[in-house]
Amino acid sequence: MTLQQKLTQLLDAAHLDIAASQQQQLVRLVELLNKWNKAYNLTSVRDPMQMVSRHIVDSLVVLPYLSGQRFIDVGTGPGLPGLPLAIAQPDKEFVLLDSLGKRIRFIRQVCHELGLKNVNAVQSRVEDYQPETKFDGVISRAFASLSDMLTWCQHLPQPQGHYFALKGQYPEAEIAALPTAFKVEDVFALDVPEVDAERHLVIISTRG
Ligand SMILES: C[S@@+](CC[C@H](N)C(=O)[O-])C[C@H]1O[C@@H](n2cnc3c(N)ncnc32)[C@H](O)[C@@H]1O
Repeated sequence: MTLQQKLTQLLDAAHLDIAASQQQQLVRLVELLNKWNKAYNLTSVRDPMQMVSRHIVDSLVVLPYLSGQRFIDVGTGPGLPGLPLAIAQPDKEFVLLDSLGKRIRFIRQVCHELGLKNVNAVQSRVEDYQPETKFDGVISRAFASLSDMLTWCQHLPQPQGHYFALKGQYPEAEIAALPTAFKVEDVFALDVPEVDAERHLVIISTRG
């Protein structure tokens, strides 16, 4: 089975409708991740077929829940989930932020090779990053506890904006420990084909 066939199969199973041209870009992203991973150690997932399920489709399953036009993916690492989301939503803007230069260099190379115009890769600690325009959504995957994410990122969303945190097991203790200034809007259990581990999306807003 080719990477393209695998991707199409898993997107169908996840009920995600992604155009053929964008699927080609997602396959190219996997190829680049696999190539750069050998020198840069970007991910512990070494098998490109597993990258399709554990990185690409795992990133895309949040698509139906995202609201807004302008997003930041904090602690994006090698662009996850930000790059798959930006490929799937070329009309939306994404800032992909990480403190590590080699990860940001990889993202810039991917943007160059795929011609992505809606991504800005920023090397910074999130606490130090001062954007000119605030965001509709602050996204993270495998980044920090919910409390730490909210504390470090509270200068980033616009007043009606949301935080979208991709977590593993239902994060009951993290939700219970949230500062009172924040409100959990929704928690969705996500089904990622061929990924056995539990996946949850926690959507949080700031109390007005
Ligand atoms: C476990 S990795 C997750 C990467 C990616 N989101 C994923 O799902 O594969 C966490 C990332 O957060 C970055 N990071 C940790 N603390 C940070 C901070 N304060 N500001 C910016 N990036 C940070 C690290 O450099 C690392 O790339």
